[in-house]
Amino acid sequence: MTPAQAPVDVLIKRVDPDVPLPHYAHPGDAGADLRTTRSHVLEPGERAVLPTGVCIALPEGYAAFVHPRSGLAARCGVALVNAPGTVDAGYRGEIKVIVVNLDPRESVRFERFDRIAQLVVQQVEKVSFQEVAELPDSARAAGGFGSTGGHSAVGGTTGGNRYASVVSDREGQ
Ligand SMILES: O=c1ccn([C@H]2C[C@H](O)[C@@H](COP(=O)(O)OP(=O)(O)OP(=O)(O)O)O2)c(=O)[nH]1
Ligand SMILES: [Mg+2]
Repeated sequence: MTPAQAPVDVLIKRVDPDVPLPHYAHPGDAGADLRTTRSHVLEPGERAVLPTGVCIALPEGYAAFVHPRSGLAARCGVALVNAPGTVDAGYRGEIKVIVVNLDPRESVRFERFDRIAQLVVQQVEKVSFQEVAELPDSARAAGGFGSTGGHSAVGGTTGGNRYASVVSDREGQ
C-alpha cells in the first residue's frame, strides 16, 4: 500500500469572518465543499453569481475547479453554468459560484452557509504551443462529436414532446 500523500498547503482568507472553511466531508474526497454567504431564492431558469466568502492563493502549477454538487443537481436541478469553473493560481479575489436552476417548476432556496459547490484542487501542466504545418496521424484523426456512434438520428414524439434516441448504443447488448 502506498502511504497517503501529505496535503498541499493552500493559503485561504475569509472575507466573511463567520463562513466555515471549505471542508472534505470524507478522507478520500476529491472536492472540498464551498458554501454561499448569501441567502437567495433561485427561481426556475434563473442564474445567480453567489459569493463563497473565501479567497485562496494556490501554489504555482495548481488550479482549483469549482464543481457542482451531485445531490443538489439530482434533488433540485441546480447546475453550474460554467462547470467546472476555473480558479487560476494567481486569482486572489473571492471565489464565486455561478448557479442556475434547471428545474422548470420549483424554485430553490439557498440559506446562508449552505453548501453549494465543491472545490477540486489539481496540478496543471503549462504547455508551450509549437506551431506545425501538419499534425502527426492518430487512430481518431479528425473524428469528432458522435463519430463513434451513440446518438442516432432515430427519434419520435411522445406526449407532444420530441425525443432523440440513443438506440445505437443498445445494439448488440
Ligand atoms: O466559477 C468560477 C470561475 C472563475 N472564478 C474566478 C477565478 C478565476 O481565476 C477568475 C477568472 O475566471 P475565468 O478565466 O474562467 O473567466 P474569464 O471570463 O476568462 O475572465 P478573465 O478574462 O478574467 O480570465 O474568476 C470564480 O471565482 N469562480
Ligand atoms: Mg480567463
